[in-house]
Amino acid sequence: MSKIPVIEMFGPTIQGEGAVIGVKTMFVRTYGCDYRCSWCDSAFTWDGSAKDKVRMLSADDIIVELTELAGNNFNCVTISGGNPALIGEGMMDLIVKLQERGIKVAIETQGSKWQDWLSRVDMLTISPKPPSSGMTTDWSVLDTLMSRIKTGNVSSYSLKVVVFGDEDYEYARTVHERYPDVPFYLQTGNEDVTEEGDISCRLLGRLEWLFNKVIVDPRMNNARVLPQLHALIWHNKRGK
Ligand SMILES: C[S@@+](CC[C@H](N)C(=O)[O-])C[C@H]1O[C@@H](n2cnc3c(N)ncnc32)[C@H](O)[C@@H]1O
Ligand SMILES: Nc1nc2[nH]cc(C(=O)O)c2c(=O)[nH]1
Ligand code: SF4
Ligand SMILES: [Mg+2]
Repeated sequence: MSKIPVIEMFGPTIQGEGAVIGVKTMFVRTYGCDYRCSWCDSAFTWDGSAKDKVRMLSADDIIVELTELAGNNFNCVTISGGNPALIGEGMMDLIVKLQERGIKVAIETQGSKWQDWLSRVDMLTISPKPPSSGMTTDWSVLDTLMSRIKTGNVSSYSLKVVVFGDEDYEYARTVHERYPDVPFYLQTGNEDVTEEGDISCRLLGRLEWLFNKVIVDPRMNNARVLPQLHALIWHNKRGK
């Protein structure tokens, strides 16, 4: 079976973002991304700074390590990155083996690439990137991916857009209106992912700003607004 490039595994922790916020989960973070978001809080997955920490692991290796970390103290694994959707068949193997053990699988991806195994996951988060990231959305790729998700009967999926400013907010509206039937989450941006110490005041200020945008906006009547909950508690600490 083909192997998966893993940069870190951690947990149990609490899912801090999106539709499954608050759920106890392990994290598996894959290496490599096809994007280069200006504000990426996990840039070590692609900027080369942690290249020497990458390990090529099989599904069985990963399950053994998760069990060493947490015993049976979890029933959810979140696979993030980087972009886990860059990885092919090794990922199908991991998902199936986790599910055979009664473990739910959540995925975080930006929606730039389809993989057949995406339709097998229990909780799929698609997070297209707003203008402040410096990335450009290929709408035809995203349209195809969203329709594959729909026809693939994915058990639970949602869209999540990080918002740093007014231009990002406009972009978020565009995404929500393009896929109106898909549960939609707005997430506050963390403008400084290197700041040490307590950043909760700064993040809560951004959350209040985003609340106020949504409160007066009838086009966001079906959206949900969330912070990165883990960043409020653990700030910029890695592996939380
Ligand atoms: C590090 S990414 C990895 C998964 C995938 N590449 C993606 O972007 O969806 C995980 C989530 O963190 C979000 N994120 C990254 N940097 C952030 C920041 N500075 N502030 C808020 N959210 C951020 C991304 O938008 C994404 O929803
Ligand atoms: N607690 C916690 N929740 C998260 N939700 C998405 C994360 C990610 O980096 O993909 C993340 C993370 O890194 N930590
Ligand atoms: S797509 Fe995700 S991992 Fe890749 S650079 Fe953007 S936020 Fe970071
Ligand atoms: Mg994170």
